[in-house]
Amino acid sequence: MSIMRFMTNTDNRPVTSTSSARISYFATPSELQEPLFDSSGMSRDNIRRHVRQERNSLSTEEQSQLALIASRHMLAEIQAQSAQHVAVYLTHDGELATQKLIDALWELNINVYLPLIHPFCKGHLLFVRYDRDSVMVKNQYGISEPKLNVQHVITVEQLDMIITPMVAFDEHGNRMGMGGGYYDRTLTQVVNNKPLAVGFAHDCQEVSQVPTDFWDVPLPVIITPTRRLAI
Ligand SMILES: Nc1nc2c(c(=O)[nH]1)N(C=O)[C@@H](CNc1ccc(C(=O)N[C@@H](CCC(=O)O)C(=O)O)cc1)CN2
Ligand SMILES: Nc1ncnc2c1ncn2[C@@H]1O[C@H](COP(=O)(O)OP(=O)(O)OP(=O)(O)O)[C@@H](O)[C@H]1O
Repeated sequence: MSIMRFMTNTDNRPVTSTSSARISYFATPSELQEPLFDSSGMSRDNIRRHVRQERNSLSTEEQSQLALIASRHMLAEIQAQSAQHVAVYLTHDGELATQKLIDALWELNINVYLPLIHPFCKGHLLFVRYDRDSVMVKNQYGISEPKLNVQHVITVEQLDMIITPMVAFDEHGNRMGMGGGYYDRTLTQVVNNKPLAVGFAHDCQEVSQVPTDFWDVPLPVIITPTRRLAI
């Protein structure tokens, strides 16, 4: 997999930007698609429902092309960080697909981990090593996860990067997930960006503002098929 150079161009952003986010465009702004979805006044549930519908309406072909482009950017990020232990997720419900990225990481001998819903500690995740021959089981949401083997568990502080799934995000790095608070609880364990939490999502998942609560931890970096946001 080749690594694309980041193209930086902050001119002509098609939406009003009020944040201090540094945005690198992988695509030129004219190639950026839709205007930003105005989520002001909407409840978390309504935003979640709207964005889940949007990302699920992408065709299989679009999904796979966008995932390939975004995976190249994410791989460049991982290599720039010299990350050796990277938590990824397995695609669910129209999320930006990760299998091509996982294949590239395996090829490069970078250790891959997946979230596993903690069997006793409600609302918490464990991260477990994922190899080509891992035995997989489905969790309560129908998402495959490696069968729990304590020898394959890594602590959050031992990870270098957590590629974080999300439903919606905004330009301030605020994220909203599927509603379980699993990643919120994980991200409270991050100290000085170790591990670095990097959001990975389709452009159509950006909204004007994600309503936040005290437990929400903003993401320092978000990668989409067209952009890299550094907050
Ligand atoms: N790919 C992926 N894996 C992940 C997450 C994720 O967001 N994406 N998670 C991030 O936290 C955790 C799982 N959290 C999830 C929370 C809710 C649903 C879900 O589909 N909920 C249904 C309702 C199901 C029910 O009520 O039992 C729904 O909203 O339709 C899925 C995953 C761990 N693994
Ligand atoms: N750090 C935390 N400590 C305690 N409870 C939390 C924490 N984070 C989230 N929660 C609880 O989890 C519930 C779900 O949170 P929220 O809707 O923000 O999840 P989410 O961001 O959509 O999901 P996820 O983080 O799994 O992707 C909240 O109602 C809250 O009570």
